[in-house]
Amino acid sequence: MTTDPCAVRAHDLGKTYSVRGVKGGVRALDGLDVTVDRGIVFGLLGPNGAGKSTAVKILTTLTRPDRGAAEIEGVDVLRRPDRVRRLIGVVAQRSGSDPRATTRENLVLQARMHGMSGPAARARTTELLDRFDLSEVADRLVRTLSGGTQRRLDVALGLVHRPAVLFLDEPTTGLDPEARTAMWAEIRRLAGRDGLTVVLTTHYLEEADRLAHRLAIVDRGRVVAGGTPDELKGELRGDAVHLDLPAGTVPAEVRAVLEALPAVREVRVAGGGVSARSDNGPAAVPTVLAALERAGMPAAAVTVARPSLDDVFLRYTGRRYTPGDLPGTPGSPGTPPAATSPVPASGAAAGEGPADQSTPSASREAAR
Ligand SMILES: Nc1ncnc2c1ncn2[C@@H]1O[C@H](COP(=O)(O)OP(=O)(O)OP(=O)(O)O)[C@@H](O)[C@H]1O
Repeated sequence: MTTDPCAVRAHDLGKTYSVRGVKGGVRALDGLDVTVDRGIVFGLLGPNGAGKSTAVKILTTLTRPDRGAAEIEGVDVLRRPDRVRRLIGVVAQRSGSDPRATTRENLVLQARMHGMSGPAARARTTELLDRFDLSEVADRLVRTLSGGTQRRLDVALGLVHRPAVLFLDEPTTGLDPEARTAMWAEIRRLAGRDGLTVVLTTHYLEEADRLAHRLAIVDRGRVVAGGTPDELKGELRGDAVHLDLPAGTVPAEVRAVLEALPAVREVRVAGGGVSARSDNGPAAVPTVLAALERAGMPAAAVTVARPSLDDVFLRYTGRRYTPGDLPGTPGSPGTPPAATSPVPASGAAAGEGPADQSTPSASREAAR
């Protein structure tokens, strides 16, 4: 695509899954473009079904697009998947470690699967146990470890072969707040001290805001906005004013009242309430509330906030992040039948699994 390779480049990726009973299939990607510079944490942020996992599956050689092109460190993902696999580490949504093996056995086996000799595998294991603060649990079975410690091991497994780019798919889903904060610090260190490029997919607005140097907001298979979190939020002038409405109030009627007020602009119906922007949110609130009282539609609650990524999402998609967009929420729009599976349900070329797939317990002996 260009002569100056960056860490990751995807151009015009398109992919439609064939799904029985769905005419024309399910379009997962619709012209996705992404460029990731080296040595940063890059966030792919979007709700369930936005297409993040499909993009990552293509970039990590797990599946092929219908159209478009992709490169990792200048290497063509479609033509040279074997070379790409040596350049990348993948930490999938589901842990790739063997719960019935010890921490050390998992790491040694992973290193052996990457072709390291016994002594080299053991040396790399010692290095990673130390680097990820896993030495104390080196000889414990993985299934006895806490969720946060297991996740640290997953990251260590993804780094055994010293990749240039690490893909982390929803790395903190299911972790408690303390473990999540620790994982954030770890990810920052990877890109900072270790100079790795980290591509992170996340549903969490706060995670993307706090962790990613740059972001691509993905919706319906394409990038709708990109930049640093501050750039994206900076595009939104002023404060967000959000009104919760009592049952029975028609949001469209509230919107009409607000649209007549010079104190607010960009009025939208979203998330069961009505949102608007204002150059001075606190000053606009009394005017807004009084106008609604006069119209016989008092608000149930009002919130004024500095711009957040939630507002950025709203601006570019016309929707708020709702519970239906959060991980694990049943019935969220477009939730894929097998979206969390690290193994593609369709479209993957045979034998193209990534080099760091789960550790088969049958071959555990090799780790010893
Ligand atoms: N194997 C598959 N077969 C059929 N449809 C699929 C498959 N995988 C994903 N899809 C569909 O493709 C669209 C994009 O899904 P994808 O998993 O890439 O999104 P996502 O943003 O990663 O969401 P999530 O965070 O829930 O994994 C969704 O509509 C989903 O239903």
